[in-house]
Amino acid sequence: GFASPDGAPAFLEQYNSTSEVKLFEAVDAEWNYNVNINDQTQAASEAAGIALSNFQAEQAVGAKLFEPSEITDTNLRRQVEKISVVGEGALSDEDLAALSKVNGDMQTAYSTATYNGKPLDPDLTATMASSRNYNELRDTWKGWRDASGKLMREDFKTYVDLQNEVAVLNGFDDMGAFWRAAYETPNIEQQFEAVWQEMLPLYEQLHAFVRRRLYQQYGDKVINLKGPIPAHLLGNMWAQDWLNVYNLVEPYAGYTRPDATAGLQQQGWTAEKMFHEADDFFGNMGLIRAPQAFWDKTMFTKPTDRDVVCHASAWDFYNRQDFRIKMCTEINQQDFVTIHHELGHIQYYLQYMDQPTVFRDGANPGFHEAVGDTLALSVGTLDHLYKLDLIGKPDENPQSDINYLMSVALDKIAFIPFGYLMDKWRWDVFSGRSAKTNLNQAWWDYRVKYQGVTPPLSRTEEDFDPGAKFHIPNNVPYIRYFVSVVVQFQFYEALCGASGHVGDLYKCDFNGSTEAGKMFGDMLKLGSSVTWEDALEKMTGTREMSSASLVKYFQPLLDFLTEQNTKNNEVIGWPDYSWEPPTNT
Ligand SMILES: O=C(CCC(O)(O)[C@H](Cc1ccccc1)NC(=O)c1ccccc1)N[C@@H](Cc1ccccc1)C(=O)O
Ligand SMILES: [Zn+2]
Repeated sequence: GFASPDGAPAFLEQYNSTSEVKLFEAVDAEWNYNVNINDQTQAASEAAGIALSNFQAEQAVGAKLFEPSEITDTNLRRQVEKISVVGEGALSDEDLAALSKVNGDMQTAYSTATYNGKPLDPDLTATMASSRNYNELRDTWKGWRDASGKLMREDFKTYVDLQNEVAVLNGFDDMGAFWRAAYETPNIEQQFEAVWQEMLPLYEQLHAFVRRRLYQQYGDKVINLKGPIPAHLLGNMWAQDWLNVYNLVEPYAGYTRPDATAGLQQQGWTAEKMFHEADDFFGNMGLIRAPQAFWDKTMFTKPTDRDVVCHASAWDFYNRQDFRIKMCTEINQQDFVTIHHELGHIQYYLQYMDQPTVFRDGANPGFHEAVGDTLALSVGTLDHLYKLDLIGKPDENPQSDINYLMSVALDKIAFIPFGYLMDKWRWDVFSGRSAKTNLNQAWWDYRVKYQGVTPPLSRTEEDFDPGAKFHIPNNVPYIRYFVSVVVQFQFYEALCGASGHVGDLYKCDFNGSTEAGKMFGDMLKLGSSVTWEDALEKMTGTREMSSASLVKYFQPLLDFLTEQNTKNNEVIGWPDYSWEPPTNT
């Protein structure tokens, strides 16, 4: 027999008050580990995580006493259904301890790895961004993978088995299915594939244009104009965005260079100033400014006296007053954009903080990733960077506009296949579609197929290259960033409309528009109390992820790329897909 639905409000009331305390304790212990990595803080964080998992498992038992269909209030019913999800606490104590330990060990291994005594942040990242020496880039690329991913291969296999055990105990086929359930959309994988196919032509044109410029820079021994691009030449450790090779691919030399890094450094901007400037952008739209506790407790820069997790993140302490960012900020445009990304998470926290705790989440994980990036599209416009005195007065001509669109494409378009393949690879590992004896080969098959990049050195199953990317050892799903690239242009177009913008979409700066701020805030307040389709419709009028806004934004660049590639008789794509660069250069 089920508990009477009349008991649901009391059950939810006790859940909300106790869960705030339990969540705070777990988040606080995890924060203390992230900002001070050692055996004690790692163990304390694992223990607090286990306690939270056990709390959620107990509460799920209580929630399951209700028959959801008997709860007529759909908001209450949705809360009960979310609390009914047991999660990791479904594991035996022994298996839960093992999963916590293997996660903790992989996280620590990643965040403390060094090559030649240098950490990823900021040293190896800076080398991959600025070096134009083929062999130096290759050695750094290999050195990081030997120091990070390679050492985690066996732990990762243990992680996969335990994660799948959690999934099965929660009624899913495997952990990939459990992760995808966050979207509450039955055919979500087909939707992902559909938007990927829509954006592929744009990616292929950019890939061909960039390959030609790298051919001119590095020569025909290491670049095949019909093949994939060596993965270490794109300015980023994972070739996931190509912003740092802008200078090699600039369409029109001598016109406005859309890069604020020089301005930030010459004007002596500090990390705090970058954060305050970004917070002002949210505030000037009528969105919520970060509270005092944020400024008191945030970690703005990398400490010199201890190990920390440098990969940026934004934290909700679930007490409606303590929200923090942890970031090893460098003074450059990419970090200025990342600050907006992280403050976007904080904005979502602030907007939904009065929701019941189970609704303090993005409408889907991609929405959470899209908030800050949507505003950053406005901040990064030439007019806005000029307003901030970070670049000179931009030229009003098509050449400068193409230069600008190229810089945005090197960030957003280049990213799309990487955002897609990271979880396609993991879904295949969880489902067993790719065998544990074939992890690295399966990874590179997708890297060639979707991204058109190839390793600078031959790889074996002794390597474990996925482990060299933060989200794999840190158990963070990734398709959220693919979703974010798509929906952030839908959000941007909607906010531009609300702000009264007319003319080219890519020139829209909705800075100061309280109409845009209200449109955004009204959607963010909902948290996960409604489905993402409902939230999207509220803001944009459509219930579907659609690449139409992105394609519309980049249309002038697509025309330019198609014209250039046709003129150069470029081969579009990488039909010589099995070509590999020589390893003895
Ligand atoms: O990983 C990040 C930014 C970090 C974060 O803000 O997404 C962070 C990742 C994280 C860290 C620790 C535990 C879990 C997730 N996510 C958050 O801080 C977060 C996640 C969900 C809700 C609220 C905050 N960006 C991705 C993709 C990306 C996004 C945007 C621009 C460039 C690149 C990357 O760097 O590969
Ligand atoms: Zn994020």
